[in-house]
Amino acid sequence: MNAIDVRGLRKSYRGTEVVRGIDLEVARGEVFALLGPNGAGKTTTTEILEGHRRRDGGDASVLGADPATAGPQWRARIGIVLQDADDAADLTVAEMVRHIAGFYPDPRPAAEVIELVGLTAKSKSRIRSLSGGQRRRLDVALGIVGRPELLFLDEPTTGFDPQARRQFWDLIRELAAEGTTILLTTHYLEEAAVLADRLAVLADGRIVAEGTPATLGGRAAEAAKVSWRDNGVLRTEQVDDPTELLRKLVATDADLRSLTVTRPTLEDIYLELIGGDK
Ligand SMILES: Nc1ncnc2c1ncn2[C@@H]1O[C@H](COP(=O)(O)OP(=O)(O)OP(=O)(O)O)[C@@H](O)[C@H]1O
Repeated sequence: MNAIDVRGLRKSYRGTEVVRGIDLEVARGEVFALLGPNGAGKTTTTEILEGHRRRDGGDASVLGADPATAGPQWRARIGIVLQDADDAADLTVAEMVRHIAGFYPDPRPAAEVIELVGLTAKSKSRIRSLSGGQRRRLDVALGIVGRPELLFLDEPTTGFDPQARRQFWDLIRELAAEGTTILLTTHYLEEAAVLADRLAVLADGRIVAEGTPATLGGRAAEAAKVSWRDNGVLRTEQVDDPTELLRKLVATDADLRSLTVTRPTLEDIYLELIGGDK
């Protein structure tokens, strides 16, 4: 059974349909990324799957239950990191993590979670004194303290510095290695490319492309661009498979110190896919 199974999902706000028939399957243990421009419907879709929002149409099964009617036992099996979590600003980091841990049957020890998100030095600090990035780390800690089978991460690394982002990626890989299923929304294409087994691009309430980071939107089939210098002159060729050209170049006395072979990045493909909406 898949962790998430969605068919024909629909949602309108005041007569305007913002989720317009989405099908989605996320296998157990998979890291799945939802990409798409602002307003595409990512958060709405995620909130429906978390049981925080009612859908207007379609079927949804999350960990085998309908999120619209599932109860507290189901809720204890999922973890949620919201875009804007509510504050309990007077508590310390450790108090807050312990407080949330109390809602779960088999939580991780608070100190372990705080260490995992790199907040040990801030453990006794009040939440209101945290920086934006530290606050997000705390949100992640609260999302994982209950050892969720399925973790929802809505733009989890917004405001992270580059080092914190990389530490967070390591944490996600650890959770994935432990078997946690993860549904991630992000605006960082590199993040999706690094973390996701599969991803889908949403635009205007519909899925416009789905695949792996390597194949999305026909990426693997795009021509490779080979560049090198020939007697000081920059030469470039587009080829499907660069192997033969490279053999030929090696056999000549071309200067290959500046050789590059590139394909469109995930970001190039993404921008092409959502081009109509920009
Ligand atoms: N509570 C609401 N009431 C009315 N309209 C809403 C509500 N929440 C979202 N919308 C609208 O629904 C559309 C989809 O919003 P949603 O937050 O799902 O997009 P998103 O893809 O998550 O965007 P972002 O990348 O900016 O977070 C937007 O046009 C938004 O204005």
